[in-house]
Amino acid sequence: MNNQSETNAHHREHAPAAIDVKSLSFSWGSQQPTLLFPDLTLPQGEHLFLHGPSGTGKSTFLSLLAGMLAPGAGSIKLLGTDIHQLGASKRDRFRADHMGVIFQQFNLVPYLTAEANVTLPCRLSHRRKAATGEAPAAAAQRLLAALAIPQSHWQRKVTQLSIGQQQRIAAARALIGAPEIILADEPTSALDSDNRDRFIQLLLTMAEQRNTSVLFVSHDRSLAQHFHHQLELGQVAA
Ligand SMILES: Nc1ncnc2c1ncn2[C@@H]1O[C@H](COP(=O)(O)OP(=O)(O)OP(=O)(O)O)[C@@H](O)[C@H]1O
Repeated sequence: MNNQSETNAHHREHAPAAIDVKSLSFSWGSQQPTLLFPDLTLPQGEHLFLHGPSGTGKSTFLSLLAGMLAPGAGSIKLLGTDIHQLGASKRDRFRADHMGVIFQQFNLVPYLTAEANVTLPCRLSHRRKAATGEAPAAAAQRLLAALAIPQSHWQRKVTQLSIGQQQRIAAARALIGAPEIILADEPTSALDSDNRDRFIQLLLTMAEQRNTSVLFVSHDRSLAQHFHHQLELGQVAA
C-alpha cells in the first residue's frame, strides 16, 4: 500500500459514510403494505447497485434518500447528517449542495439549452459552483465533451436532442461541482445494451475521479458487474 492509499484508507475510516440507513420503513398509506428497507452503509467514493423486482420499492427508497419523502420509521444519514431532522429549506439546501439526482424521466428543463441545464446546480448552490474551480459554463462544456455530446449541440434546447443525449446531459448535471452523492433511478431503461454499458462506465469513471458515491437503481442485474457492491430489495411486511 503506498502512502496515498494509506491516507485514503485513513480518511475512509474516520469520515462519515456517504449513506447510512438504519431500520428504515415506509408505507404509501394505511391500506398499503409497509416497505421494509435493508440497513445500508456506503462509504464515500463507493458505488452500489440496487436491484429488485418491480414494485419492491426501489424508486421509493431513492425518494427517501433524496429527502423527498419522509420515512415511516428509521433513520437516513447522509455524510453524517440525519436529513429528515432538517427543516424543509435546509434539506433542500443539503440536496443542492451534496447530491446529484438522475431520474427516470431525466427532469431536464425543456426551455433551457443543454449547457444551461448542466450549470443549473451551480446556480442553486454556491458550494457546487465553487467546487468547479472554473466558470460553470467551462465546467459544463468539459463534462459535455467528456460525455461525447458534440459541441454543435451545447447551445440547443434539450428537447431537440435524442433520448441518449438527454440522459448524458442529466448525468453531466448530476456530476457538476462534484457532489458527494449521486442517486440514479433506472436512467438507462431507454437505451440498447451497448449504449447502456458505455453510459454506466462513463458515469462511474467520472464519479471515481471525483470520489463521488453512486447509488444506481435498476431491475437489470447484468449491470451489477460495474459496481463495488449490490443490494436487493424485496422484503415486504403485511
Ligand atoms: N405515489 C404513490 N402512491 C401510492 N403508492 C405508490 C406510489 N408510488 C409507488 N407506490 C407503491 O409502492 C410500491 C413500491 O413502488 P416503487 O415505485 O418504489 O417500486 P420500484 O421497485 O421502483 O418499481 P419499478 O421497478 O416498477 O419502478 C408499489 O407497490 C407501488 O404501487
